[in-house]
Amino acid sequence: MASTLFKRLAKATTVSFGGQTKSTFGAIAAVTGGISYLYCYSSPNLAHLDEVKVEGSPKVALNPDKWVEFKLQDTARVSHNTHLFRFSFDPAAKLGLDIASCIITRAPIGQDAEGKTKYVVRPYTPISDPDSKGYFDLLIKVYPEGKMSQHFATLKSGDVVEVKGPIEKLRYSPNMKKHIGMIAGGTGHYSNASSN
Ligand SMILES: Cc1cc2nc3c(=O)[nH]c(=O)nc-3n(C[C@H](O)[C@H](O)[C@H](O)COP(=O)(O)OP(=O)(O)OC[C@H]3O[C@@H](n4cnc5c(N)ncnc54)[C@H](O)[C@@H]3O)c2cc1C
Repeated sequence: MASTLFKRLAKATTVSFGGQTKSTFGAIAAVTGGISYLYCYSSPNLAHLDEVKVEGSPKVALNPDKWVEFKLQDTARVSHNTHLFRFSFDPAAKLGLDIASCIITRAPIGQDAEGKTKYVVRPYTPISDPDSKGYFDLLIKVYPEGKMSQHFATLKSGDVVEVKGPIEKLRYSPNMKKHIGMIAGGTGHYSNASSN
């Protein structure tokens, strides 16, 4: 059940996802540089998926103000250091991520001097179609000593990741510009791919 975007961007690399063979774009796997490192501390404002609110239509899973837990449904190895992660949520809801936006994820990495949970926070750009219902896909390069990507690498089906968003970078509306030129490098490949 690959998303439209997943199919559209499909290239040579064949991966096994959910027991079925699927294609994905391994070329986008090269992700480096220009990355802001964000850390924050434990927060009570954690939302759970069964609390997804319907505020008008369509129903969305993301909440820009609260950390929402998303369950890992499946993973697929795309290259020696890049993995595809599919997270699931209410099948009647969309993720709620617009074109040219990203999400932030967080994972606990111990405690600070006051005993509060310390988190590593990193942004990611889902590669699934924004209109997909019930799931989103992340393509993540795993760094040998990468705090968050190593955390992703240890996840198993059924584990949860806390996500907040969308983090809007540009509010795009159809035909807002006559011509659009895109130049991408490093992490920019993800945003570029999802905007195509
Ligand atoms: C808008 C945006 C969207 C993004 N989307 C994606 C995406 O879709 N997919 C994706 O894969 N990435 C994406 N990124 C990059 C992502 O946010 C992270 O920066 C990336 O996953 C690395 O984070 P990390 O915590 O694993 O690595 P970090 O812990 O931040 O480490 C970064 C680098 O430093 C090295 N390093 C860390 N600690 C040490 C040490 N003690 N000694 C030597 N070297 C060390 C690591 O090996 C790695 O090479 C995006 C970034 C942005 C800004």
